[in-house]
Amino acid sequence: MNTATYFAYPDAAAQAQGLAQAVAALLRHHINSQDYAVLAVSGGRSPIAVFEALSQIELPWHKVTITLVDERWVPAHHADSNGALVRRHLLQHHAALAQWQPLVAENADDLFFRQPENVAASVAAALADYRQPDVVLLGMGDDGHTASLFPSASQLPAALAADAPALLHTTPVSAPHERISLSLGAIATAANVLLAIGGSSKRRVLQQALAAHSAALPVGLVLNHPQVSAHIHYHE
Ligand SMILES: O=C(O)[C@H](O)[C@@H](O)[C@H](O)[C@H](O)COP(=O)(O)O
Repeated sequence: MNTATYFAYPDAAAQAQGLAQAVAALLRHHINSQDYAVLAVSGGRSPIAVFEALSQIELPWHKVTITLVDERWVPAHHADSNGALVRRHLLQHHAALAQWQPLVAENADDLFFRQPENVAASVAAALADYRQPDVVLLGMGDDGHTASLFPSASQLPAALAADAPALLHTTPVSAPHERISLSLGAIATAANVLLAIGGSSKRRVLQQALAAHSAALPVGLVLNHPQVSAHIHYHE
């Protein structure tokens, strides 16, 4: 059963401010209770304003580890690298003191990414460094994917399985690049799951996904997961 709480904003700028304050409050809560906090963020286009707002909030950032919900399997300097997005927009200002944990080694050269069999080595290395996130900030695609849990990806059943590893390789059908993604179970284990979406077409997809309970719209499986009480931050 879906137990999400909804937060509505008039526009993307208000959503960014609201989300940044919400994430900061959760990080503070985890730092107060366990002396550290692990934040996993999504890539894509929509989180940029949130990252910039969050980076300017005062927190004991040195007690925060920032990692990714998912990463495109590309070199660190690639325009589509989620890590590059985080470095540019989030690991700035106050948040520059956070510890950054990429999912793909930043010193791997372009040649490494030309050999598809190396994706397994990247996943193994990311798993070796894995820390369970306390706060997960998700986005959603128009096809109902979240993280890199893409409908029709051949690895999707494995990523949804109860015994899935925390991180695994996925191959989107509807988007470029091989990916490394948190599994459904790893997302559901986080104490806090936040989803940011904007616009009426994404809202329709979200409603369908919540009703569908189907791997055709994976975001619905996250939001309907019995361990998840998501906070959905929506702007018009
Ligand atoms: O790396 C990725 O592609 C993501 O983490 C992905 O799950 C993203 O959150 C959605 O595709 C929404 O992306 P937009 O914010 O660009 O709409």
